[in-house]
Amino acid sequence: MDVLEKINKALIVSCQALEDEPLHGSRMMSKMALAAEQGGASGIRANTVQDIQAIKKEVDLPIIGIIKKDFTDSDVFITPTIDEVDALYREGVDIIALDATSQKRPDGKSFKAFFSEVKATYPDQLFMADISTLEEAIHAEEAGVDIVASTLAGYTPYSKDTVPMNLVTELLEHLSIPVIAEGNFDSPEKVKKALQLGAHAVVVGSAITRPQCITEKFSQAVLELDNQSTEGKVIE
Ligand SMILES: CC(=O)N[C@H](C=O)[C@@H](O)[C@H](O)[C@H](O)COP(=O)(O)O
Repeated sequence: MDVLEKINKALIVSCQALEDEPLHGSRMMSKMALAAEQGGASGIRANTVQDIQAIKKEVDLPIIGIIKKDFTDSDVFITPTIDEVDALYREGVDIIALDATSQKRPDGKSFKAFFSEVKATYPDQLFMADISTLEEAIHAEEAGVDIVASTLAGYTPYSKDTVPMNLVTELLEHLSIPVIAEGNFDSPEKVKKALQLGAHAVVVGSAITRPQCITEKFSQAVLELDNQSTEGKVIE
């Protein structure tokens, strides 16, 4: 079975914790991946070669690999240059995801020019374009990517108000390559809906693997209750 078949109509769990997050560390991410596998995930999305190596020791699932890197002169941060693509290729990940937004890239190239170099260097590798708008998705498909994902909807200055589910609906209408729903698909209902719409797979991250975000939802509910009772009180 090829990789696209393995993740067809499936849940992929993103196991990522940056340096400033409480669960940062490859061992922790590998255990998150193991928990995801035990819970029924069909794939893992992971950041950095170290995390990917640790995850591969724990699970036997297709991996979407990324390397996040910040540049002072560019907001493109997911697998931004060919150096990160090369590191992921050498690691042998099933799919390499990269930023395909129209924001200024660190190398100053357009996504089309960047990707044409990438594709020529690694012709057999599967590539997934993380985009924030329909236009970027269409350009990515034209550039020759294999998969498009709604990962960056809401994260570029010009997509702030985009609802990821609505973007996925649009992508499915206009593209002929597989569309992966990713970015704020934070409930089982949203996952089901995206798959029913026709998404090839859904990537869920924070709602499963970032306990600080999960806790925040619960503590927010407690705060709302506190506010309601304060509002109801008669202050003498
Ligand atoms: C914007 C950005 O940096 N997204 C990252 C992309 O790799 C991850 O931090 C997200 O967790 C992932 O996309 C899954 O999304 P969510 O965590 O909303 O389920």
